[in-house]
Amino acid sequence: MNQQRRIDFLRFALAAEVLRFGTFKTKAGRLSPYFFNAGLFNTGALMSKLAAFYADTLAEQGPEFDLLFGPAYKGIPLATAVAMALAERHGRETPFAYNRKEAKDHGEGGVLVGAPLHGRVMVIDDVVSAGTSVRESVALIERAGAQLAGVTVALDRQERGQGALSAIQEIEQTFAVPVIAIASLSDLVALLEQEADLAEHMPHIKGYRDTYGVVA
Ligand SMILES: O=P(O)(O)OC[C@H]1O[C@H](OP(=O)(O)OP(=O)(O)O)[C@H](O)[C@@H]1O
Ligand SMILES: O=C(O)c1cc(=O)[nH]c(=O)[nH]1
Repeated sequence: MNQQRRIDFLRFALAAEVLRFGTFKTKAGRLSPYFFNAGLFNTGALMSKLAAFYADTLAEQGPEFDLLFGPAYKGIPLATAVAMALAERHGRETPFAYNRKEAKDHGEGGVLVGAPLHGRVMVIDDVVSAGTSVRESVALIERAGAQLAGVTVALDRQERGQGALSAIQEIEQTFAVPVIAIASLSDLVALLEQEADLAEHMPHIKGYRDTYGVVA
């Protein structure tokens, strides 16, 4: 694991204001002192840099895979950009595919777009919250006769899911695949410890982690 890349990624997300401190409600209804809004990686330069973080993390830590899959909607530009970064930075020509949220009933029709879904599939998304999006992706992948190889996200919030495990740990157990994250809440805590300017956020982050966090 590349600790410097993890910290660099969090600094990049903070500078782009994708990662913010404040009070935010998560999909699970928790009041979080921080939030990661990947939709704010919204320029070519930001997306290119983001994709480089994903591609380098995948090249270093990822299992073998044949194809990237980006769940609609935010996963679509992510999978596209990561496939480009894998080709440009790592010489890996990687097919990619994505889904439509609503099936198209004319032209080529259906919900799947891009390369044919077969072989070992790496899902590329921004965050896993309750794991719903990953489960929907797995259903599509298996229906097409392909297999899930793993999931790659930008930030692992390391929060409990339904039980004592995090949603990410639940996915790893249920599907027996790795979930890779560019950075995690533990890395954010490490960054707050280094940066005097950010230290004021630490008590809120630690309080939240004590309430909702899993043991990393
Ligand atoms: O683990 P989950 O509980 O599914 O939450 C995470 C998912 O939620 C968001 O997508 P969303 O379905 O909101 O759609 P979007 O990509 O269109 O924003 C996000 O991009 C993930 O795909
Ligand atoms: O849990 C969520 O809903 C959530 C958290 C977060 O940091 N970013 C996001 O897009 N969703």
